[in-house]
Amino acid sequence: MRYSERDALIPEVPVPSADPVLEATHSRATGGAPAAWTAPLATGPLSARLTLPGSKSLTNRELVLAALADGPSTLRRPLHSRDSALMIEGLRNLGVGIEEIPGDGEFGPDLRVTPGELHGSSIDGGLAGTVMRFLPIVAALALGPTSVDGDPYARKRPMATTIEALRGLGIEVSDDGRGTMPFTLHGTGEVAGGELAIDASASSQFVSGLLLAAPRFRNGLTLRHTGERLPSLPHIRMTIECLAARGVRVEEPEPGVWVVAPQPIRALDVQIEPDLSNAGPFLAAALLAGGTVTVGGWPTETTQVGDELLRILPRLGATVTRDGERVTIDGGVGVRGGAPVRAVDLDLAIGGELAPPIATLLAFADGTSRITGIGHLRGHETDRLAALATEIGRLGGEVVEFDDGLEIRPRPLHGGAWEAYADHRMATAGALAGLVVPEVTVDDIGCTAKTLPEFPELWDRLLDRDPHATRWESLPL
Ligand SMILES: O=C(O)C1=C[C@@H](OP(=O)(O)O)[C@@H](O)[C@H](O)C1
Ligand SMILES: C=C(OP(=O)(O)O)C(=O)O
Repeated sequence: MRYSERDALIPEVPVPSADPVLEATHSRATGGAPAAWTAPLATGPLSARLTLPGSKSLTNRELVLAALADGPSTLRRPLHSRDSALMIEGLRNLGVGIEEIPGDGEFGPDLRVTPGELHGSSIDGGLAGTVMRFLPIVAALALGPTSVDGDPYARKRPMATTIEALRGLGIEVSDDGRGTMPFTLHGTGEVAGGELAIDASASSQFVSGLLLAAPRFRNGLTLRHTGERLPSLPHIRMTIECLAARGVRVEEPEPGVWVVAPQPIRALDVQIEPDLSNAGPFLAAALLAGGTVTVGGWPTETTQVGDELLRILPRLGATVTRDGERVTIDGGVGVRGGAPVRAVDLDLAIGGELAPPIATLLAFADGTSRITGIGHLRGHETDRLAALATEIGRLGGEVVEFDDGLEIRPRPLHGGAWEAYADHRMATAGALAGLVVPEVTVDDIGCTAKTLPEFPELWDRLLDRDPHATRWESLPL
């Protein structure tokens, strides 16, 4: 692993390669008993500089597009995590060549992807929405049956729209009619495409999965979303931009309709941006513990919804400054220094994946807050509305669930066991609470390997205090 001069003071963390990550995290995700992790308490204001590994959403889109492209592609500074490892494994099973090549990233090698003739196989979706919703559409282009399954909880995540979309495209699917994994699709080696109507109100990933493969359908695709709401619009924009970078234009004649003509997907040498959604708990930490957190490599233009943190966190009381690709969040003196987080009403429909750290922050606010537009989080890695209400409640907080959101009523919090439900964002939310509440233990910090295997090391790095920062007494909350 290399560090640039800028980061020379930051200690090294071990870099896992893709396959060991898959192996190391599989037992945890499938029932192995992980040891509880005691969240480190901040003993004073933070003064941290960090860089973060590649974006899950960009890495897994670029892997799929590279697999369907007209020649070999290179992914530079990709994410190496369980979700990307599952995507790689699934694509390899279908006949795609993927090899690690040396790169200049801090967090692991680059990837060279060589398209191959696609054949039916098996897909392990793990708990990864992108794998579960993107790869079956790729497998529809393959010849032969492909079985699709995942972790125990992933069998509860909504898949009916993918299954019905496959049928709508003329692909036979064997399933048990519950609209979830497992199922088997029977690829015939080509997809005719044409017109298709789907209800993507449970996840934007249904739209993205279809658009990514649509240029390879014989007649392209005219896709219409028929549901009342469509979450995570920036993720659909990301899909459209990734396609555009490979020469594929997606027409949008009206909201909720996308038209893709049949055409080649160009091979590309692409650099993956750092994962800005994974920056969430690190940036939020500045508001709780006080002090500053600087994240390097923040893109000046991006489709990642994590960029919204730079507009959301100031509403909660943070100051944001930018210096080129460095973003600094100043949280002032933090909650124990007497400056609580400001209560807000937030519609997070565009970026539900940001909700866990924000809801946790708001448990320390100066009044009641509401987060709305996030009903679809019940179909995420776990029912995140229930999980946040339960776990914040377990520490003495009060969170009321309603259909599409949460009302967070701050109360004095105490230590306790925080359950992650195998959900990386629940695990990091527990770490965040434990930054200022003594003795919070997270049952399964290892599940952060889903998108950020380095989380525990990076969290320690966050707490590596600047020796010149003023030490202050910790006050009871
Ligand atoms: O396409 C993607 O990469 C994602 C889309 C979103 O899914 P939903 O629309 O299901 O929320 C997001 O929450 C998820 O983390 C990643
Ligand atoms: C919802 C998420 O993931 P997935 O890609 O598995 O849907 C997430 O990372 O917050």
